[in-house]
Amino acid sequence: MSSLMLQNPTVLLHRGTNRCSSPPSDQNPCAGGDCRTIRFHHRMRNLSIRSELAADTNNGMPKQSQNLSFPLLVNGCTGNMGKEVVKAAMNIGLRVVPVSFSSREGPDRVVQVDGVDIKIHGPSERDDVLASLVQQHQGLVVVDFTLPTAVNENAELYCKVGVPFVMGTTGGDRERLFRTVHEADAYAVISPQMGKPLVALLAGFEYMAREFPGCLQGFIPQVMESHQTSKKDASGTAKAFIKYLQLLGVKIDEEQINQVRDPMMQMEAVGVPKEYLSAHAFHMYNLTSPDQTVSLEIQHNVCGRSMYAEGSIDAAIFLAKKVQSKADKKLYNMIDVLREGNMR
Ligand SMILES: NC(=O)C1=CN([C@@H]2O[C@H](COP(=O)(O)OP(=O)(O)OC[C@H]3O[C@@H](n4cnc5c(N)ncnc54)[C@H](O)[C@@H]3O)[C@@H](O)[C@H]2O)C=CC1
Ligand SMILES: O=C(O)C1=N[C@H](C(=O)O)C[C@H](O)C1
Repeated sequence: MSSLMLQNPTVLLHRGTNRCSSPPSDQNPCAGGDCRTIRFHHRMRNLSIRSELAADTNNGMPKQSQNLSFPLLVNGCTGNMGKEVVKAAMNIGLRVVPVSFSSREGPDRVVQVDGVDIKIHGPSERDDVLASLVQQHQGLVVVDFTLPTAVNENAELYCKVGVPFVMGTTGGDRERLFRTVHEADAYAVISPQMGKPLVALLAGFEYMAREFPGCLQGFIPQVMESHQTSKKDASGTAKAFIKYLQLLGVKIDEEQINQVRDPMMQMEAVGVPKEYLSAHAFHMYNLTSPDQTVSLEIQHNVCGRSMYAEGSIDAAIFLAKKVQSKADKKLYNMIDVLREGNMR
């Protein structure tokens, strides 16, 4: 068990200071100088979240009994999304448990996010540490942004210790993932895409597929996605779109996704701005009618990661509310989160 936990088991982090000492980022555009605008922005967001949560009727439960200031643990704080989610959580005053996990062993590992130390535990400590945190922090929710190789084991761990979780990580064995959650009857939000505009676009395709199955019968598909070279798997978002395209009658499978990972090609052929080579997600779906007289093109291009981090926090808030209200339905996707008006 971690020394941090033994010495200070209830330490939780708030980012409520008046001074911004952090460098500029997607989340924090103030350049360490005049922070009034960003502080105002953070405060307004904080207030709007709190009032939104307070306004919830929660199936007739008294509003005061909804302690929605739940603790959040972000898994994968060694990675890019993990850090981004911690920043987004602290920006709105959510309590972040300063612990995260890793696939590698190593004593006394710490990562810093916005000046906050987060203790990293390896696989041998993971189960005990998480079980103990679940006991210490009532209402704990985990957000997972790790790697495709970790998806299934992590979900199994969250189910074993009984902690609700948001799974933003793509890949792994998705059937096994859903089976794990279903069999454990666990609370979870699982989605390869956390960004509000894209969740809405996916919802549009879900609608099309439900209402007009087969309407793109025979259309010839081309799917291209470009991500930073460190991305290990094919786009989970593209895979989700492909499921809808299949229902619309398009003959396509995931193997046909053209993954662009070469930075030169990303800049020259895809049009990715140089400064976003290390953090972008560009997608293009091209569908041509069998006689080649009609073509449809859907494109979504995202630079940076803040959109996903914001959406993950929305998902965590949504899930905390579901747990508190003891909702019968337990497994959700981001369309559920959007549908209930839970995305800011
Ligand atoms: N759902 C969504 O909207 C989005 C999903 N993603 C997905 O999230 C995942 C992470 O993305 P990035 O942060 O960009 O990758 P990254 O490579 O920057 O970070 C992943 C981190 O997870 C760590 N890790 C590996 N195994 C672990 C384990 N068992 N426990 C804890 N940590 C472990 C790695 O050491 C690494 O530091 C990817 O699958 C990516 O596709 C990324 C952005 C948005
Ligand atoms: O790894 C990423 O960066 C992203 N992963 C998700 C995916 O695979 O669809 C979402 C977005 O494309 C960014």
